[in-house]
Amino acid sequence: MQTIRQLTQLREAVAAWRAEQLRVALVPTMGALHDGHMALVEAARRNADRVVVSIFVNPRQFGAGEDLDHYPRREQADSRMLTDAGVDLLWLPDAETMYPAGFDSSIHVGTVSEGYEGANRPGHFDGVATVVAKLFNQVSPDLALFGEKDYQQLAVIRKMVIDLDFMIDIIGVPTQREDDGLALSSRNIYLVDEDRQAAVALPRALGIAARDIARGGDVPAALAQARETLEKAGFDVDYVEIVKESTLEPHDPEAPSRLIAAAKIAGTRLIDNIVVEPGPA
Ligand SMILES: Nc1ncnc2c1ncn2[C@@H]1O[C@H](COP(=O)(O)OP(=O)(O)OP(=O)(O)O)[C@@H](O)[C@H]1O
Ligand SMILES: CC(C)(CO)[C@@H](O)C(=O)[O-]
Ligand code: BAL
Repeated sequence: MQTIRQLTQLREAVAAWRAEQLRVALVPTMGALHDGHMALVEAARRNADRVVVSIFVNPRQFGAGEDLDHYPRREQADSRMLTDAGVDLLWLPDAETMYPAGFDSSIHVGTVSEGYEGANRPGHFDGVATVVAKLFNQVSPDLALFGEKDYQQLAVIRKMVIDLDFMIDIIGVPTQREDDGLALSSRNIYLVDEDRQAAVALPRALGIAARDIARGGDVPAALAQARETLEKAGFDVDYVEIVKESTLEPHDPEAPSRLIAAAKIAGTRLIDNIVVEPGPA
């Protein structure tokens, strides 16, 4: 695997692949890699001839008081994992390369970015959209892969790609979970034993609510029950909501739906989501 930190070298490497008409996939990450990221890499390898993974802890998507300074950074371990997984190129820009002095632009994706994560983390999706647009222009991949764990992020990127005419296929990869159901996340390492055990309430509460709703149960009651379960487990709940699949528009009982939630346990903010499978007719 090649590791590249300079934009000029990245352009040369990608241009050489283009000359051979190879199909290039990009997996954008913030590092501290786990099996969730590796599922994106595997999907990338299945769908492309060459795989680029970027690692950049993007300051512009962190709000004041968030965990930018503590966010786990593990360059060597990440590099070994990516080499073992057959990744071709690791793109490791620094903050100066991404945001040189005088950088003064931002991408705002409309309605889909404004509720839920957008409302709880003001400016977050502007930071995500801006850095992802830059990564798209730097690597010019044929496809890019994102996890369903960050469900709203996936919807925001899809909308940006449509609205701004990026010629890039966006592939969403299902959420990878621990054996007890907790979604893999770089932030799980913040959880000490007791909080880690309590955290399983998040996927469980969503699973129970999704089953209730799929069987025709009362939607507000199911959401309230999930919220109560989370609070009893020690979570401070930001939101538990039901939305239309893919677009996150307001819930429509006739359309496929998804439950989305964000909650903090012992100061660690976790997000999760689950599909509401249509019940028997
Ligand atoms: N459990 C998972 N299953 C599938 N994809 C995932 C999972 N966790 C992260 N991803 C995806 O990996 C990509 C990079 O995510 P990121 O580096 O922020 O990791 P993360 O574990 O989500 O970290 P964080 O703790 O910041 O949420 C994103 O597209 C994200 O959706
Ligand atoms: C897409 C992303 C790499 C942009 O910084 C980040 O939001 C993430 O890791 O999900
Ligand atoms: N995986 C989303 C990145 C973030 O929380 O900033």
